[in-house]
Amino acid sequence: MIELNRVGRSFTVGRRKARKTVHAVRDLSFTVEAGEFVGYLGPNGAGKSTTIKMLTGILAPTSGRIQVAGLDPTRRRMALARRIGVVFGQRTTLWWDLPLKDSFELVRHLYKVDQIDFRRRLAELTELLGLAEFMSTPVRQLSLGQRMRGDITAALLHDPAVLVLDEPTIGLDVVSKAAMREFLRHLNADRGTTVLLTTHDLGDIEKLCRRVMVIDHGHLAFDGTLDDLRATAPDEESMEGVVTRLYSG
Ligand SMILES: Nc1ncnc2c1ncn2[C@@H]1O[C@H](COP(=O)(O)OP(=O)(O)OP(=O)(O)O)[C@@H](O)[C@H]1O
Repeated sequence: MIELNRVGRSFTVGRRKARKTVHAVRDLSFTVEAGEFVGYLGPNGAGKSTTIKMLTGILAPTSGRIQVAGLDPTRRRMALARRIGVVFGQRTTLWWDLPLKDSFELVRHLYKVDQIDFRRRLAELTELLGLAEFMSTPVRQLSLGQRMRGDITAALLHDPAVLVLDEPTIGLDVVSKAAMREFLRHLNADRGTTVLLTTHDLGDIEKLCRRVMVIDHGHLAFDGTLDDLRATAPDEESMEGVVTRLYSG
């Protein structure tokens, strides 16, 4: 479903003599099969967001090849948009001044979702995510947790085969976080949606991901099961300890 083959992405920063090249992602290769739920971890600045931007066609790679749902994201960005859902926890894709339901209606138009499918899916997501009481509230008046549920709904209205999540539980309280995790677990297990999850919350990883990839300085530093990850530092009691060891090389 997702395939990266020796992908690199660099940026030129600074001016004149201070000019230098930042290699955000270097020679990165991995495959995510349909139906997998994969955690994508890495310290700040490791290259996670750059990878996600390349997967969704926002950024073009400077080298290598990417395929998502059989499409090259940069060349087929519009076609890919119909097969992929993306949620950036730190930003909203909803319309700030519009009631939630109007934002969803706009998403329906943009993605050309059939009216009957749209109604069915929206009813299901509204029920699963407990959105009914906020439907008429402008997005700017929603709490972070409510807004996040709205963003997830918007990303799923066109029933994408792949969902890419960048820190979807950031800032959520323990109850909202548990509800969000349960929803994502259901989405993957029952609907078979492929999920790639980026987070700094290791609870998300432990509760949801069978497989974990760790990126560090743009390189893939680890790719294996959660048990394989624990086995990299068997004397560490917590996942924080295991991951800290991995991040510090
Ligand atoms: N548009 C850009 N221009 C210049 N440098 C960039 C740009 N985007 C990212 N970088 C650099 O690329 C590297 C990787 O950044 P990226 O945002 O992918 O990291 P990240 O793993 O998502 O980090 P975080 O966990 O802090 O969000 C960093 O050194 C960053 O400064």
